[in-house]
Amino acid sequence: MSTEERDRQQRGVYAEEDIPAGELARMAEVARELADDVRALVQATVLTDVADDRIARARELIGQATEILGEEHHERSFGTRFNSDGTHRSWGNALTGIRNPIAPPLRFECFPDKVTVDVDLGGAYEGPAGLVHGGIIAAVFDQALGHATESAKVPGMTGTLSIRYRQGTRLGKIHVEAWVDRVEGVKAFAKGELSTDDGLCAEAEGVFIMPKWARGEIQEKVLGRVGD
Ligand SMILES: CCCCCCCCCCCCCC(=O)SCCNC(=O)CCNC(=O)[C@H](O)C(C)(C)COP(=O)(O)OP(=O)(O)OC[C@H]1O[C@@H](n2cnc3c(N)ncnc32)[C@H](O)[C@@H]1OP(=O)(O)O
Repeated sequence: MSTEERDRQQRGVYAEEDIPAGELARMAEVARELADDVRALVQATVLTDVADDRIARARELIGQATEILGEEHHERSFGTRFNSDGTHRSWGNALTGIRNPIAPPLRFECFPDKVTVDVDLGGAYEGPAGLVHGGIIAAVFDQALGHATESAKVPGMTGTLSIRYRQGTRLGKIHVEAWVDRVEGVKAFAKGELSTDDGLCAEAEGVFIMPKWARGEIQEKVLGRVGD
C-alpha cells in the first residue's frame, strides 16, 4: 500500500457525528458498565481457582455473551468521533477507552502545568511476580505524556519514548504525573514520573509529533475539542 493510501485510510478513522448530549451521556454510562463487567471477568479469569467443570460452564456463558455483543459491531476499530457539540470520543483507546476493558482505565486530571492520573493496576497487569509489567508501565507513560501534550495544545503521536525503571512497581495503586518540557515546531518534548507508596518507580521522556497527514484539519479538530 502506498504512503498516500495509508495516510488517506488513517484520516478515515476520524468520523463526524451528531448525538445530543443526554444521549451521549447515556451511551457512556452503558459503555462504562459493560467494560467494568468485562474487566472484572478478566481479573476473575487470571485469579480463578475453580474446578474444570466450573470453567467449562463459565466458558459457555462467555460464549453466549460474545455472540450477543457480536450481533452488531464496528468493522475494525472504534476510531475517534467528533461530535457536533464540540466533544470527541476515542472510546476504544487501549489505555483510556471507556468501552475498552483492556484499558485500566486511565482518568486524567488536567492542571495548567501538568496532567496526573491515579489508577489501581491489579493482577491482570502483572509482569515479574507481584510487580507491574514493564510494557504496561511504558503504555501508561505513553498515554500520560501524550495526554500532557494534548492538554498543552501541542498534541502529537509518539515519535520516541524512553523509560528509566528505577525500582519494581508493586501491583496496586500508582500515581503518574506528566508535563510538556519544551516545544520545537511540530515536536513536543514531554516528561513523566510514576510513583507508589514505595516512592519513585519510573521516569519517562518522549517526543510527540503531529504527523504530516494530520496537520491542518484533524489537528484543528483535536485542538478545538474536549473529550474522552
Ligand atoms: C493524529 C493526531 C494525533 C493526536 C494525538 C492526540 C494525543 C492523544 C494521546 C496519545 C497518546 C498515545 C500515543 C500513541 O500511542 S501514538 C502510536 C505510536 N506512534 C506511532 O505509531 C508513530 C508512528 N510514526 C509516525 O506516525 C511518524 O513517523 C511521526 C508522527 C513520528 C513523525 O511524523 P512525520 O514523519 O510526518 O514527521 P516529519 O517527517 O515531518 O518530521 C517532523 C520532525 O520530527 C522528527 N522526527 C520524525 N520522527 C521522529 C521520531 N520517531 N522520533 C523523534 N523525532 C522524529 C523529524 O526529524 C523532524 O524534526 P525536524 O527536522 O523538524 O527537527
